Amino acid sequence: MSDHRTPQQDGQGPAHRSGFVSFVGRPNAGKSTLTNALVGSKVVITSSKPQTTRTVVRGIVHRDDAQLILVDTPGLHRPRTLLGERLNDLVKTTLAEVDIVAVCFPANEKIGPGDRFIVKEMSKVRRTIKVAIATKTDLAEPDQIGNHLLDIAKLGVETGTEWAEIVPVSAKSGDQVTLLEDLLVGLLPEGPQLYPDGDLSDAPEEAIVAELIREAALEGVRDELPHSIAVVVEEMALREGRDADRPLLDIHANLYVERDSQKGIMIGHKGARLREVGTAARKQIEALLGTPVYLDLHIKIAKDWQRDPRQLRKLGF
Ligand SMILES: Nc1nc2c(ncn2[C@@H]2O[C@H](COP(=O)(O)OP(=O)(O)OP(=O)(O)O)[C@@H](O)[C@H]2O)c(=O)[nH]1
Repeated sequence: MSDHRTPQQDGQGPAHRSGFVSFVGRPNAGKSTLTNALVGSKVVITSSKPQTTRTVVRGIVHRDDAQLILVDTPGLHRPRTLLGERLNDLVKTTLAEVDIVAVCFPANEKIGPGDRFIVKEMSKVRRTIKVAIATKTDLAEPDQIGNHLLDIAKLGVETGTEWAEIVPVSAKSGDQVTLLEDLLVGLLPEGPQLYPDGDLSDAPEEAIVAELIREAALEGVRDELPHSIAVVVEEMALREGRDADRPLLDIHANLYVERDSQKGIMIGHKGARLREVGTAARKQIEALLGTPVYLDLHIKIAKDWQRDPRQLRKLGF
């Protein structure tokens, strides 16, 4: 681009804004669902199990006047395993690099020690603008929401955090999502478009596909399995020799669990569960990529992978 002047400098209206926003909050606070609601396409894994977001995936909101790049960080939490420590490092690095950190506080739950911990950690990152979001307002009564907003304001005072905005939203019903978008855009610095039109996420397609498979695998597993599942897409390519109007995408993926017993649960009786997971994942991938998919999914055991640095590297952490 040879002309770097913004529209405002041309005297034609408000300047273009662009920048990065990171949603933080305790596990299950609704960060991924909100990212999806803002971006309008399914690029971020969501699940009713806590702590399922392991990779930083960005969603991008394109507007004529702004580009809002959403960085979805893993749940900030006190480290327990090696994996936890890496997540926290990732979170802190991310927070210092973004323009806005938005903390999500579910309106249907009281503010607790977990939220306090997060806000305290966040207050150490001085430069970044802080926004508070009361999420899941569809699950709370108006009175409860009012008190929740007061508690958020109080937490700000206690921790020396200045909230640029405190916004109640429901990503499920869509209530106030557009308002939130406008407020976030208003807080961004002036800047040019950073990504091409139409980009939804800069996560490689393999990473998104791996997350969709992991999401399908987590569905219906009621115990502690979520922390023990990792998915690696080994190969993804269009099948050769097909007509251009009848493409088929071959995907070979491995789903790693930590123990034999977990492998059994994943496979299910006569392989029934694995087939269900494969079908569900395939439908999601087809919907996202718009191409018929052949998904070849294998379960493997990577013993205690969460505690082993070499395995963690291999699995992409
Ligand atoms: N009713 C309702 N449920 C919501 C809303 N937002 C999220 N949820 C649900 O809350 C659960 C957690 O949502 P996520 O978006 O995965 O939460 P997260 O903060 O990204 O979770 P982690 O990845 O564990 O940190 C899911 O079951 C969502 O469907 C909302 O606005 N209303």
